[in-house]
Amino acid sequence: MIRFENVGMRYGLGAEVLRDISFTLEDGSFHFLVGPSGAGKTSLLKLLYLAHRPSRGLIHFSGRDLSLLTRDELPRLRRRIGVVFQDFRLFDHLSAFDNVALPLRIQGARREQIAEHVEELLTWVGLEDRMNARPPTLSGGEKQRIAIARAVIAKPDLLVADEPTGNVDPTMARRLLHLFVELNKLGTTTVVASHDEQLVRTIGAPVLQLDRGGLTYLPKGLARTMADASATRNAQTEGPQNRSSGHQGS
Ligand SMILES: Nc1ncnc2c1ncn2[C@@H]1O[C@H](COP(=O)(O)OP(=O)(O)OP(=O)(O)O)[C@@H](O)[C@H]1O
Repeated sequence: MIRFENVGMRYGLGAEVLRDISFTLEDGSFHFLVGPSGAGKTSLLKLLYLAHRPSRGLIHFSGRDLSLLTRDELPRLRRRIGVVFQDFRLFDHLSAFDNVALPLRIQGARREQIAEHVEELLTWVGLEDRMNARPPTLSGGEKQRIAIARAVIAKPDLLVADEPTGNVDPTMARRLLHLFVELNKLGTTTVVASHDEQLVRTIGAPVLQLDRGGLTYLPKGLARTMADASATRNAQTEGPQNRSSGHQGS
């Protein structure tokens, strides 16, 4: 379980870009993270994948206060987190195959096991004929799919994905989301930041909604909550007179 308690975050001496963030991610849960550009989604993900420390508040991972972790414990925890970065961060000197194989090699997996898994996953993301290509020769969407394959291959405890479908067509976006859902079914706690409302509605998962550094937790997912919001808006625009006349008529 991951728990944020009144977390704030700032870059250097700047103003806080995240304020009073509190939420809990149960083990094996799936959440979307939404919000307008600049709302703080990437910043929140940086806290989740332990690349940045909060300026105040507490973050607990599996009951441990992150600020109390030792130098050895932090890298060990990081290795259990799969990250899809918005800018991919692939190794240009390695082939697509070797980029994806990296987490398994770090784990010490056997060569045949690595070959089988990497080929299966690259085929799933439609890159079976690009396994030997190096990232500079690939399109943005191809690089994104390699970044996703690398993030999921070692079945991390936590998967954090920053706009993972921003560079692919809608059919591939659904296929990639399916990959996240399947991984989540195997127990990986998953947080996917996305601007794609259609995608967010597809599986009706709960939503963390950021706006100017503040967080709203939408437990029923975007679809239901937006429907509720629209119903509330309609009720408000109807006004009290209309509503009471409605009652009289019924
Ligand atoms: N390295 C940094 N140094 C200083 N300020 C930063 C840094 N990175 C982000 N910010 C600021 O933090 C705020 C939140 O940015 P962040 O990238 O987290 O938003 P976002 O919701 O991910 O946006 P987008 O959807 O455009 O990627 C913005 O005001 C941004 O200018």
